[in-house]
Formats: sequence, structure tokens, C-alpha cells
Amino acid sequence: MSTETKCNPDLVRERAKCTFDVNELINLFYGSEKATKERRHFEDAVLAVKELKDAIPEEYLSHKERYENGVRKATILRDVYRDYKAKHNRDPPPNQITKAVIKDISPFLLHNGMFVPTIAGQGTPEQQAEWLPKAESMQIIGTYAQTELGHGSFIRGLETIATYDPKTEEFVLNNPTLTSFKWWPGGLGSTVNHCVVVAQLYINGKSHGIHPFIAQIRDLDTHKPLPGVKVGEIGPKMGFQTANNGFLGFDNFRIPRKNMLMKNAQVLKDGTFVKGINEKLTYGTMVMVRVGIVGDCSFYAALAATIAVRYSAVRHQSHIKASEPEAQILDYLTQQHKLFIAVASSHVYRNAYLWMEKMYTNVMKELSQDKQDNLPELHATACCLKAVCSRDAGSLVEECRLACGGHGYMASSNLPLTYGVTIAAVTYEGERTVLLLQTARYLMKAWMAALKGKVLSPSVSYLLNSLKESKKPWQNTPEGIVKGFQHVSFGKVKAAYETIQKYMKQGKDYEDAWNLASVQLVKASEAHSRAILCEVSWEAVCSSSASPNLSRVLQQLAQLYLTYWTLETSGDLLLYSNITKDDLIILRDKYEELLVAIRPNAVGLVDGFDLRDEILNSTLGSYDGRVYERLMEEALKSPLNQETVNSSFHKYLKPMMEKAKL
Ligand SMILES: CCCCC/C=C/C(=O)SCCNC(=O)CCNC(=O)[C@H](O)C(C)(C)COP(=O)(O)OP(=O)(O)OC[C@H]1O[C@@H](n2cnc3c(N)ncnc32)[C@H](O)[C@@H]1OP(=O)(O)O
Ligand SMILES: Cc1cc2nc3c(=O)[nH]c(=O)nc-3n(C[C@H](O)[C@H](O)[C@H](O)COP(=O)(O)OP(=O)(O)OC[C@H]3O[C@@H](n4cnc5c(N)ncnc54)[C@H](O)[C@@H]3O)c2cc1C
Repeated sequence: MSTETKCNPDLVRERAKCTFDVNELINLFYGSEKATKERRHFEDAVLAVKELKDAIPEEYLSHKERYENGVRKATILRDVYRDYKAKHNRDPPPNQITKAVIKDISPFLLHNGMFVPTIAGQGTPEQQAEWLPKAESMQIIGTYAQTELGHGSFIRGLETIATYDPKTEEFVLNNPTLTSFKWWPGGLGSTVNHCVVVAQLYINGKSHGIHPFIAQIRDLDTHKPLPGVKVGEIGPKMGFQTANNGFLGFDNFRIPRKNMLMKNAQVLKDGTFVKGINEKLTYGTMVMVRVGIVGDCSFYAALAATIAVRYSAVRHQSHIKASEPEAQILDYLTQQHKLFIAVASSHVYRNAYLWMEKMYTNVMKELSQDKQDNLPELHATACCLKAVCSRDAGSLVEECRLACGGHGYMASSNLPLTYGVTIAAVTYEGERTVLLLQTARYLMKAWMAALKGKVLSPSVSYLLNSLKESKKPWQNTPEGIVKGFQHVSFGKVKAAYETIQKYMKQGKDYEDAWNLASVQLVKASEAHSRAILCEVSWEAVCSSSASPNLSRVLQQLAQLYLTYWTLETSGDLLLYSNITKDDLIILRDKYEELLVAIRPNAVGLVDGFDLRDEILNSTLGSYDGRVYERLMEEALKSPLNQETVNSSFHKYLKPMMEKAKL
């Protein structure tokens, strides 16, 4: 963290006002004092590498240069990770320092994030022994190639074909149509030489569904595509410019039998297909990544909030009272309304992520003992939390950007890029609506079980309680609000179920009735997610080991989240809970009181995310608050400012002006 020697005086004053120990918050947020120390130590090691610093901002580079610079830095970063591991005999601690180096998305994201985990999760011990050492040491570089031009959401509809040839004991990979071409995989464009390819398995003309295969697609020495492989990059996008997303097609491309990842299903030498215990285990990597995305949402909300809150403390505009100097924009209640929800949401997502991570670890342990009972709950919960947190986080980042006025539109604020990256998660790893409908399937089943009085899984057990408690009066307490959100979810689940029944009674089949009820089903899933987020985050705050000073502020943040969403969804609460208009007025006042109570700690709270200037990468959000100086310094880096007169003057402007005289 930078020193306060040249700090903007407003920020110095803000920090002096803070009522809690910022270091305590940092340690709590990241797990412990030791975790903070180790993370900072690793970040120091990365930032000490001079070659990782960019000479000019990436925005001035061409698409190609930007990618090449990304690969250059990703390889150096990889060395730092390797050296750390060799020295400390363990992986570096969880950190976000890649953001300080790559800024956008690493071309190795899919290698580390999905290629290696898929081998680990879907490979047999022999396959793991063969591929993991090479992949983990980067002797080979891979990606996860599932989505195609024609299909992303509906993966049973994928068209890439893997036909088993028992004579040679090989699979023959083919992409028979344009729509079957793989499209999107990160790193595929020009970086990787291997990939996990998800393809339809055919044996003796019979389809056996989709399975993961490892294919080497480029020569390890020349990096040229191997014969039978057509591969390239898909071009510029809204964000993810350095992720190197690519396309891929195979033409009678052969891979050995052992390259089908066979932890779940197997193909024996003679072509016998051995089914796995549950074909959905093939989707396992996606579940893992969806859980991780909830944690990413916490980071992006924290990053945007840090930039916007610090900027709002430094920025003065207009007067609250005519007799007083221009106010810090952070003093406007409307600004607090825009920003504090981002601070609060980052904590909520963090707690939800930790809760989901525990659920994931438990289910993985159970699966290793062939126990699958809790897999549907894990899948349903990961789907809806990923869907809701990513959409909300995208909106929060955009709100933080707008809250920075014109300067928020500058690339150098880092808010436009952050928005592009955050919002991508609404689509990748399962499109939002599609995932919410997966959760709705689970909710409908849970509802039917509730009607029969059966015991429900913990995350939906409130459906049974709500059935019993629906007559109890509303309570204006955090616990009462949590119950209120559960009642809303209960009401929406019930309504969606009854709508399906209504259509079926009218003669529709279940699928059509489902489609006709699907707007309600999506809303029921959203309400279920909100109930989980509220319950989990409130419980986390209540059971935290924080000191009284910090605990007070964390409770304020959690209550802000609960109250914000109560007011945002008041119509639903009026419909489905026993809240009254008077309760809503009390809560509106409470919300405004919370904004005022949080205000003195706003800067301390974002300092508590402990995001270094290099990670923030923002002219507006740095620790010292030198906003205007940085804006000018960055502007002066523009290539257009490296010459007094640009050649376009002589080529175009002057001739135009002279023509105009004639
Ligand atoms: C490191 C960060 C990298 C970020 C870069 C991005 C990478 C990517 O985007 S990779 C590509 C990601 N792609 C997707 O996420 C595709 C989304 N689609 C799906 O996951 C599936 O197609 C589906 C789940 C939407 C539907 O699958 P389908 O086979 O058609 O299943 P049904 O709808 O018929 O449901 C059957 C049954 O299976 C259960 N189920 C589905 N998925 C899972 C799962 N992962 N785990 C456990 N169970 C699962 C589902 O709940 C149904 O159960 P029942 O209701 O009991 O029948
Ligand atoms: C930045 C980024 C990185 C990515 N990286 C990878 C990667 O590394 N590897 C990889 O394999 N893939 C990757 N993807 C692809 C990604 O996983 C898919 O784009 C995603 O799963 C959505 O699928 P789709 O594009 O087919 O959307 P579609 O399904 O075509 O969605 C279009 C619309 O149709 C609606 N829709 C579709 N099906 C239904 C339904 N059943 N019911 C109701 N509505 C429906 C959706 O709600 C949406 O509104 C990436 C995508 C992005 C944006």
C-alpha cells in the first residue's frame, strides 16, 4: 500500500475519520493476517519484475500487438509463479495481481482455469499422470473447447463428432458443418497447442452423448496447425481482447483412444461403451468455474467501488449549502446510494462464494465415495448464484462508472474495461436465463416434494417453513427481511408451479406449459438466489470474529444490502409477504440512515479491499487520490501528443480548408 506522504488532503481526512481498523478488515476479508502477508509478499514479487510493466497503455496498441504483449507478460508471470512454488514449496496464495500485469484477460486463463482442472476432474489416474505434469509445467498449453458457432447453451446439441475406430483404437474427430466449428475457447486463436474438445461420441454408428477428448492441435516446435486442423482467432470483442478466443474445426483428425478423458464413461479397446454413474459428471468443470465466478464478482464489485468511492471523496462539485465550499460528491446521498451498494455487494458475494466453495468441496468428497445425493443441489445453487451475481456485479460496475461522471468514460479510469470483463460472465459458463431455468427445474422438484411433506435439501428447506409460517406478521429486522425474501421465493415458486399446472389443465403438454411459465420460473430462481444471498451474508456477519468496531460497520453493510433489495423489490414483497406500506416507509428511512452511517467509513471500507494501485490501474482510484494529475499524465501518453502537428493536417485538413476558400 502506498504511503500517505503526497496524498490528496480529502483522502487523508477521510482516513482519519474511519471508526474501525482497516487492517483488521483486510485480514478478515482475505482470511487471516498470515494470508494478507503472504498475498502482499507475492504481489511485491510480481510487481518487482520490471519487464511486466507496460511502456504505454495497452489501448494504444493494435489488436495484434496487444495480444503479443499479453502473451509476453503471461509467460513472465508464469515464471514468477514457478519460482515462488519452487522456493516456498506451495502455490502462490490467492491473489488478483494478474490484473496489474495483463489488465484485460490472460491468454492462459483457460489453460489454468479449465484445461488443467478438466484433466484433473475428468481424467483417470493414468491420464492425470500422463497429462497433468506436462500441463502444469506448461510443456503443453491447452484450452476448453466446448461451444460451437451453432450451439453454446444446449450442449447436448453440439455437432463435433468423435467416431471410434476399433481397428486402429483411435477416435476420428470431425466438424461436418460450419455450425459445428468450435467458437470462443480462450487461447485457441494463436496460443494453445492442446485442447479438451467436447464432442459427440459415436461407436458403430450409435451415439453415446457428449464426452471430453484431449487433442493436440498444433505442432509443439513450429506451432503450425497439425494436418486436419483448421484453427484461428475470432476477432475483437466487447472485452477479453487479450484472451485470444478462437475457432477450431477438425477434418478426419485422429487421436488415440487414451485421449478420451475416461474417469466417468469409458470406451474399451473393442469399442464397448461403459456408462459412467452419472452422465452429468461430464459437466463438472463448468460447476467448478460457476462457483469461482461468484468470487470474481466480489472482486469486480470491490475494484469498481474502490475507484468510484476514492474519486468521489476527491471530486468536488456544486454546493449542498450555498454558504459552504463546493461539496465532495461523496456527500450527496444520491452518490452514496449509487456506491455503497457496490461495497456491500462485494462482501455479500465474498461470503456467498465461501459458502458455495464449502458446498462444492463437500459434494466433490461425496462423489469420490460414489454418493451423488447432493449434486443436484450444488448444480442448482451454482447456476442461480452465478447468474444473479454476475448480472448484478455488471450493473454495479456500470453504476460506479456512471457515478464518476465524464472521467468514468475515460479508458484510463479502468471502468469501461472492467465493465466489459465483468458483464462477459453473464454469458460465459452458462447464459444467465438458461442457468436460472436449470435452477427452476430444481425448485419445481423441491416444491412437489414440499407438497408431499418430504424433507428438503438445506438450501430449499425454507420452502417448507414458509408453507407453515405464511400467516406470521412481518418483522423489520434483518432476520425478518431474510424471511421476507424466502416468502417471496416461496410465493414465486408456488405461482410458477401453479401456472404450469394451469396450462397443463388447458391441455398443454409439460414442455409447452414450462415454456409458457418460463418468465415466472426465471423470476422464481432470481428470488431464490436473493433469499440465499441475504441469508448467507447475514449469517456470515453475525458469526464473524470481528471486533465490535468492525462488526458494527459490517452489519451496517449487510443491512444496507438487505434494505436496498427490500426497497428494489417492494412490489414482490407486498405481493408475497406480510410487509405493509408502513413497514416499507420505515425501511426507506432506515436505508437512508444506513447511507449516512456508512458515509464516514466509505474510504476506509474500500481501503479494506486492499487493492493496490497497480491492480486498480485507474487514474481515478489510486490510493493517493492524485486524480487530476494522473488524468493529465495519462493523456500525455497518447501517441497523438508525441508530435506537435499530426500529418493528417497536411494531408486532409489543410487541403480541405484551402478548397473551402475557392
Ligand atoms: C476460468 C474462467 C473461464 C471463463 C471462460 C468461459 C468458458 C466457457 O464459457 S466454457 C463453456 C460453458 N458452457 C456452458 O456453461 C453451457 C451451458 N449449458 C449447460 O451446462 C447444459 O447444456 C445445461 C445444463 C443448460 C442443460 O444440459 P442438458 O444435458 O440438456 O440437461 P437438461 O436440461 O436436460 O437436464 C438434465 C438433468 O441434468 C441436470 N444437470 C445439468 N447440468 C448439471 C451439472 N453440471 N451437474 C449436475 N446435474 C446437472 C439437470 O439439473 C437435470 O436434472 P433433472 O431435473 O433431475 O433431470
Ligand atoms: C467472453 C466469453 C468467453 C468464452 N469462453 C469460452 C471458452 O473458453 N470455451 C467455450 O467452450 N465457450 C466459451 N464461451 C462461450 C459461452 O460459454 C457461451 O457463449 C454461453 O454458454 C452462451 O451460449 P450461446 O452463446 O450459445 O448463447 P445462446 O444460447 O444462443 O443465447 C442466446 C439467447 O437465447 C436464449 N436461450 C437459449 N436457450 C434457451 C432456453 N433453453 N430457454 C430460454 N432461452 C434460451 C438465451 O437466454 C439468450 O437470451 C465464451 C463466451 C464469452 C462471451
